[in-house]
Amino acid sequence: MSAHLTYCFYGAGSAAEAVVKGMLDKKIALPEHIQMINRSNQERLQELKDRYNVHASNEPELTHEWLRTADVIILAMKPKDAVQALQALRPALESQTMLVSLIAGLSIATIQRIVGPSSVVRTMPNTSSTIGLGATGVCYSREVSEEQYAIARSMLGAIGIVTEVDEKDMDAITGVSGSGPAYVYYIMEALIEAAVSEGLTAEQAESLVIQTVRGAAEMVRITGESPAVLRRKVTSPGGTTEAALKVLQECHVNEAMKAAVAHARARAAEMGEQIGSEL
Ligand SMILES: NC(=O)C1=CN([C@@H]2O[C@H](COP(=O)(O)OP(=O)(O)OC[C@H]3O[C@@H](n4cnc5c(N)ncnc54)[C@H](O)[C@@H]3O)[C@@H](O)[C@H]2O)C=CC1
Ligand SMILES: O=C(O)[C@@H]1CCC=N1
Repeated sequence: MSAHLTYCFYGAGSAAEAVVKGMLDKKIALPEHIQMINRSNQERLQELKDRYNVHASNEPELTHEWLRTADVIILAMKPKDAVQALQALRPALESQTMLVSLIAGLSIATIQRIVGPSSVVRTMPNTSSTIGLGATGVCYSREVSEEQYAIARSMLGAIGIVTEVDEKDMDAITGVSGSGPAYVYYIMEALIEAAVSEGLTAEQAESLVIQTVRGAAEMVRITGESPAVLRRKVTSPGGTTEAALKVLQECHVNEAMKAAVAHARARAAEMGEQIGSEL
């Protein structure tokens, strides 16, 4: 259904690459139907061409043409660059084009204040989209047609699971699953460090920790049991896990996680407000 469409990635960093890789792996688009634009880094453009066989450029005449003719434009620049990029996009934007924004904090209303009434899909994917295991939150502007909705669903569905939310919840999604992979990596780093300080080699520590995290996530998914139930099954009364969890509780890890997510959510809102205040 969407195989013939052209997707123009406006911004060619890690978020754009994660989505492109996921889409190509699932054959949602052919490489020749994917265009990637960045501001100035030629080396990066060449890397993307070599890696995925997609079109990639920052040459103004060509990229203007891409933005004018694409069926879907994916906004994938940093929030601080969004106003300038959207202002540059405005004259090229055709009424039937759908905008899919990956930008943290940026509201549909702010996008439309700059480019006018248009079909906008506001999403928050994460970098696990690279391997088709993304967790994406999404909401839609009222201009999005049924056909565009189906295109967005197929594109986002190709990179992982998709959760539709009210726009007011997008900043929370950003704090939970958008930034979430970094929290898991942070815990993995800490566990690897702990293993090494207990005398294991770095290689031993890494492979044990990777498999432990992978196995724990798969256990939740495959058994359908909650993390709390599975945690209790690991925790023999008076045993080692109990001793360790007591320390985590004393260190208020639970509260720290809540505060971390709340700060990420607040930062997303703040970045959105900053963009709005530039207008
Ligand atoms: N990195 C992540 O895990 C995730 C990032 N996001 C969002 O994706 C967006 C991009 O993030 P990253 O990929 O991490 O950033 P990045 O810094 O890796 O990439 C940004 C890209 O935008 C390009 N760019 C900036 N201004 C431009 C302009 N005027 N014209 C053309 N290209 C322009 C840059 O050249 C670069 O290719 C952010 O808004 C972020 O909130 C969303 C979900 C996950
Ligand atoms: O750190 C950030 O701002 C972006 C949004 C979610 C993940 N990375």
